[in-house]
Amino acid sequence: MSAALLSSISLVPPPVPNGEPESMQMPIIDFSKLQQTDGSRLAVIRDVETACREIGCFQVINHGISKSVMEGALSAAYDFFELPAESKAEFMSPDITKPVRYDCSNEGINKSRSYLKHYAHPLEEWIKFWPREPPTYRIKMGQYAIEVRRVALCLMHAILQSLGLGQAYLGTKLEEGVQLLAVNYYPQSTQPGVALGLAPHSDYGFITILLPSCPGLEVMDPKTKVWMSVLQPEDTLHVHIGDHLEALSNGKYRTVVHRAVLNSENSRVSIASIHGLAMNEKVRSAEELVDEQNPAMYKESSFRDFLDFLPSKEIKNKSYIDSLRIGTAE
Ligand SMILES: O=C(O)CCC(=O)C(=O)O
Ligand SMILES: [Fe+2]
Repeated sequence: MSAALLSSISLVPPPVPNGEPESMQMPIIDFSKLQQTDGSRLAVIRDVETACREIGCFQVINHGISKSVMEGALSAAYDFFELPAESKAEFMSPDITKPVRYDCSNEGINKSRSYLKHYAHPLEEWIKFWPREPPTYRIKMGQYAIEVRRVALCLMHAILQSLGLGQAYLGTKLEEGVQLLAVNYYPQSTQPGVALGLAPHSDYGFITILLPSCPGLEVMDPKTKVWMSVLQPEDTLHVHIGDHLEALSNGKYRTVVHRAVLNSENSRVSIASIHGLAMNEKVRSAEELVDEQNPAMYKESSFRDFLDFLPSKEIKNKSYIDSLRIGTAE
């Protein structure tokens, strides 16, 4: 991360001695080894378990998504946000259940973020609602959506195995699950002091796979509570754990608190692909991870429950995962 960007970062708790937020190298998971049936897969499953338990994030190499597909999706995202305001306005709506939603209001956690959110699976059901402009948006984003979902499914099966539940634990429920793309745009930071793009939050689903155009993601170290800027080598995908995986794992794996800061050298786009169970499918702590010493710590909930929770979030002044914790006041 450049010195110019660092000097413009606000709200970064305890600076490390040289005054810069620490950069964090994520655990690396070699996706190609998850396709093998020998001991290499088991070794990677152990790495997944350690990464999920200790930090809640990892990065994936050898995932098989080509550079051109990743670059195509990022350029389609840039081109959408470059459109005149009137073209984007047709997707603005206060209704959070809309299949496609654009927001540039910078309200709530969206400090300087504009976003386009849309569902992506099953693609044939949703793509007809996606923007027609820029003309290549549907094809480029659609290609990426299919490929990143393939990676996500394989990772979610690996994560279930790493929890000792077995990779087939949820049967066909993962395949039937929701895929939501959050396509984000952050302006270049021009004014010192205005540096937060997206305020701290966690994502609702099982996992999020993030593809950014340049640095800006920060995750909170769960042990020290210090913000760490995420280093993401070229061609890797960043993965983090969401609220519903914390609930399913009965707290063995914890949802990742993260935020985005503005980049001083470039405007930035990122594509967050969020994967969870189907809209009305309840997630609960796995019985296999619950016993007398480890009672169930989370109420059951679905994606629909999350959408219902969102409008009241500011009033309740608590996060979704906090609202699921058993024993915490409503
Ligand atoms: O842009 C980023 O780095 C983070 C995006 C994010 O957290 C989200 O879309 O939920
Ligand atoms: Fe997020």
